[in-house]
Formats: sequence, C-alpha cells, structure tokens
Amino acid sequence: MKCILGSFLSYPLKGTAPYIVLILVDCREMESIKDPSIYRNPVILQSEDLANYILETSVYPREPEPLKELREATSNHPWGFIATLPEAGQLMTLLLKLLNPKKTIELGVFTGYSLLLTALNIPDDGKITAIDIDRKTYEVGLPVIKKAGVEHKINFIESPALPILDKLLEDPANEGSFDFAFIDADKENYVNYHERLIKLVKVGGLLVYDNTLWGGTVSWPEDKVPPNKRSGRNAAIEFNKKITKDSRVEFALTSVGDGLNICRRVA
Ligand SMILES: C[S@@+](CC[C@H](N)C(=O)[O-])C[C@H]1O[C@@H](n2cnc3c(N)ncnc32)[C@H](O)[C@@H]1O
Ligand SMILES: O=c1cc(-c2ccc(O)cc2)oc2c(O)c(O)ccc12
Repeated sequence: MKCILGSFLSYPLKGTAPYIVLILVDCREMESIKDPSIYRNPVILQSEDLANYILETSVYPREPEPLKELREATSNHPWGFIATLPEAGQLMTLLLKLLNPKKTIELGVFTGYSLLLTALNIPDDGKITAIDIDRKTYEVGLPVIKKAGVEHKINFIESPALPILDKLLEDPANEGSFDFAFIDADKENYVNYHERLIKLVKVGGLLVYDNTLWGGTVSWPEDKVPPNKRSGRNAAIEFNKKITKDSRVEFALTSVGDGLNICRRVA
C-alpha cells in the first residue's frame, strides 16, 4: 500500500493547467520515516555517523568471532533489531572482566548475544541462569554457543522471569548469591525485577539494565512519542526515577547502546 509523503503543484508547459504531483512511498517505509527507532541511537548520539564511527573504529574490530557470528545469524530474524547492541555488549564485557563474576542471571535472552558474551567472560565453572519466555529464539543462537564451547555454563529456563525470581527467593540460600544480573526482558516489569534482584545480587554485585533511554524518547514530551513506543518510554522513565531514589544502589545511567543503567548494590 502507498502513502502520501508529500505533494507539490507542477506547471509542465506554459499555458497548460497545473497538476498536483504526489510523492508516494510504501506505507511501511512511511512508518519507518515517522519512527526514529529504525535509525540506531537516533537521538542518544549526535548523529548516525557518530554511531557508525564508534562501531567501525572500536566495536566491530574487537568483537570476538562467536559474537559476530551470532549477531549475523540474528540479523536475518524478523525481530533482529531487539538484540542487545554490540557497543552495549562491549561495555558489558569490560564490566564482566572487572568484576569476574561466577554466578550470574539474565532476564531476556532472545537469540543469545548478551548471554554468549557473558558465558565467554565468566570462568569455566561459572553459571548463568538465563530466563526467557521463548526457547525458539534461544535456539537460533544455540549452535554458535555450542561451537564456542560455553553451553555448559548456561541453565536456560523457558518461563516468564517474575515467578522464577520469586521461586529463587523462597530459598534463603539464594539471597545475595548472584554476582551479576543483566536485565533485558519486558521493560514494564523492570521495577518488579529490581525489587527481586536487589535481594538476589550480593552487596558489591552489579545489576545492568538495558534500554533505559528507550531510543532517546525518555526526554520527549509524551505526545511526540509514537503510540507503540509510549509504554517502553514510560517504563524507562519510571524505572530510572526509582533507581535515582534507591539508596541500596550506586549507579550510572549511560548513553551506550540504547541506554545502560549500571547499578552496583551497596546495601
Ligand atoms: C530485547 S530481547 C533480549 C535481547 C537479548 N538480551 C540479546 O542479547 O539479544 C527481550 C527478550 O525478553 C523476552 N521476554 C519478554 N517478556 C518476558 C518475560 N516476562 N519473562 C522473560 N522473558 C521475557 C522476549 O521473549 C525476548 O526474547
Ligand atoms: O522494540 C523493542 C521491543 C522490546 C521488547 C518488547 C516487549 C518485550 O516483552 C520485551 C522486549 O525490546 C527491545 C529491545 O530490548 C531493544 O534493545 C530494542 C528494541 C526493543
């Protein structure tokens, strides 16, 4: 279906009647033009060129081969754009190297980019509890995870995350037992995840939340945000507000990728 992108009056020949020229585009393209999320980091960074500069000079050249392979396998998936961005992955890798966690948890696996990078950066006897409602997407990346020799570190659980966190909290031995948590599932539940994870992650451990700037829309007036982006934008605003007031963490709301809110449990 075609949509009207623009129009103008044309006078082809002197003395002839003017006619209206309509500029038609495919409606899906029109949707993209109105929706800045098709551009990587459209508002968070100054420009698309700057995002590409970071990727081409610093991220892609140092991206480990298995992650590149998994990212390429994901690019064919219709929902490929929701995967954790490689520049966010690079910062996570650095955090993992600094923290050296043994026991981690991930909410929102999709095809496994953040999961694989975590598995590559914890010790051989390290363990990741990885939770997602959809095992099929995990299976897209699983051959790459197996080839990288890190599947034994992963306990994949196909389930909504909240009941699994509640189940973990039924056993007091799990309290303060995780070194690192990465949260990238449904954004509307971030505040609920935080209340559980703050008890599961030890003092000194990290909780890293993705998409906390939601394409830059957190700073837009709500009526300027496309309706399909409002729920994520409002969830990110509510979550960031909660973290700012939460004395149990020190944190940095960073503009890497789609906005990583990096929290360290201090109490
Ligand atoms: C943005 S993707 C995760 C991207 C992933 N971290 C990566 O590196 O590619 C979000 C994932 O959260 C999952 N999800 C959505 N709601 C969920 C829930 N309530 N509990 C667990 N997973 C959920 C979706 O199935 C999807 O795979
Ligand atoms: O456009 C999205 C959507 C999601 C999303 C939506 C609903 C869920 O239950 C989970 C995730 O996540 C995204 C994401 O993590 C991202 O980095 C970019 C875009 C989206």
